[in-house]
Parts: sequence; C-alpha cells; structure tokens
Amino acid sequence: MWGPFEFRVQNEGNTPRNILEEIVWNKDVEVAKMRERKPLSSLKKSLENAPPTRDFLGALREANRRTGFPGLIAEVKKASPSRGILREDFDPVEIAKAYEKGGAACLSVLTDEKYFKGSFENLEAIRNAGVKCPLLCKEFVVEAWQIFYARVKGADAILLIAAVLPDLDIKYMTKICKMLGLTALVEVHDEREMDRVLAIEGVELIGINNRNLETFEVDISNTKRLLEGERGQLIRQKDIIVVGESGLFTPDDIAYVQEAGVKAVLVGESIVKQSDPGKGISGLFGKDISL
Ligand SMILES: O=C(O)c1ccccc1NCC(=O)[C@H](O)[C@H](O)COP(=O)(O)O
Repeated sequence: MWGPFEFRVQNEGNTPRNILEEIVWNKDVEVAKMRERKPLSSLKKSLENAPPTRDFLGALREANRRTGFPGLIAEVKKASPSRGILREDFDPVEIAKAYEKGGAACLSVLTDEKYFKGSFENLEAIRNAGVKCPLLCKEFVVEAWQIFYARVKGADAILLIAAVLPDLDIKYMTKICKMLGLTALVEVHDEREMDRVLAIEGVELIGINNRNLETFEVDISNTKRLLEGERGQLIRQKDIIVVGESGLFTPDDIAYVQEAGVKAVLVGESIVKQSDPGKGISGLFGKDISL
C-alpha cells in the first residue's frame, strides 16, 4: 500500500508548496467545522430522506453506445484557480439543463466555494430542478464524512483524488461509496498514481487528469501515455471505464482521447464559456449528440 508521499501535514509556520496542498489544508479546516455543525450520526439520519441515487456508470456506458463518442460528463464550474472566473452570468440550474438538452450523459458540479466558487447549494438545486443526468460531486475529499454529506445533498457519484488520498483511504472510501449507492471516480495524473489505483480492488471508474494540479500544466497526451501497454491491457481486463479529463476543446481532442481508449470525457471550460453551453457540446464533438 502506498500513498501521496508528496503531501505534508500542515504545521505551525510552514506554507503550502503548491495549490493542491493549499486546497487540501484549507479543506481539512473547512470539513472539521462542517462536521462539528452536522456530525456523522445526524448525517446518517438525513440519509433516510436523501433522493435515490442514479446509475452514473450506466449513463456513461449507454451514452457511449448510443452516440459512438465517449460519454460526456459536463462540468458546472464558475471559476478555477488556473483560469479565474469562467462565466460571470452563472446560473447553475440553467447551465445544467442546457447540458442535459445538449446530450451530456452526466454532470460534474463543483462544490468547493473558496477556489471554484461552487457550492453544495448548487448541487442540491440542480438535483431538485429535476435534471435527470446523474451528478458527480466535484470535491476535494479528505475524509469519509464528505461522502455521506454529498449523498445527502443529492450526488450520484463523488471524486476521489489519488494525489490527495493514500491507498488505504481510497480502498475504504470506495467501499463507503458502494454502501451508499454512489459511484467513485478515482482520479490519477501520472503512472505511479495509475499503478496504485489499479492495485486497489473495487475501482470501476478512473479519471486521467491531463492537468497537473500542482503546476496547472495541461497536456492531453497524458491520457494516451497512461493507457499504453500493460496498463491499458489491465484496464480492459478489469472492464474499468476511463474518463479523459481537462483541456478538451475540439472534435480532434475528443477523437485523440477516444483513440487512446477512453469511454468518457470530463469537460468544463470549453463548454461552460459558450453563451449556450448546450450548443457548446455540439461544437466540442463536431456533431449534435443529443439525438
Ligand atoms: O482547474 C484548475 O485550475 C484546478 C486547480 C486545482 C485543482 C483542480 C483543478 N481543476 C479541476 C479539473 O481538473 C477540471 O475542472 C476538470 O477536469 C475540467 O477541466 P477543463 O475542461 O479544462 O475545464
């Protein structure tokens, strides 16, 4: 069992070395406060009133089968540390509905407030507005409490980042997700993280992030590199669905990651910035995929 050795614990006086470390240190404090207000025992009671979960993996598979393109996870994102504000007139429910109409299989909703200007209210509002696409809670999970919270707020899936979590946590959190009916999207960026995650039993959905979360560098050939040779073979053997994430702007980009072996893509910037984000999807795929 291995872990993200690059990470240091926050100590008095030291400063974060990169944005991911900073986000995680802040998240630790934020979650501790939230947990104090709503302890796990009370969250567990709220589960009784949570809406049923929808099949995130099934929706991706079905979209891939129906369109012949990778299933789209369209991201509802107002801002990011690397790009700043992406959209001033940001109405999460309107954007979610436009994505659904435009052919998205699933949606990814940023819930981090400090760095992405997202919120759990956005997630809840989209769920309550009757959007049928299954929803990914796009968070920086540092403890299991957050998984229960996401489920209560209407998520169908949640992100677990290998650069943030040690293997044992991923294993344990994947089990918690299954118990709650959530899909875990386990995100990797390099070969070492991919090998760690491939050794963890029960992982069904892996995201390859083309963005280095420490430097912000984006390179879509990252997806191809991580799917080459024995890794690609093992992924096919295990029937794991791979999601190509970040930096996808054109039909050529989609074709490139599809050729590399992905069955799904996660896209934010290139579609959320369009005046009609639904039409942005047709531009991204070079075709109307809603039909
Ligand atoms: O995007 C950032 O600046 C960022 C910084 C630190 C941690 C995560 C970050 N982004 C999350 C993502 O990877 C993207 O939101 C997602 O993959 C969509 O990417 P894009 O299509 O390029 O907007």
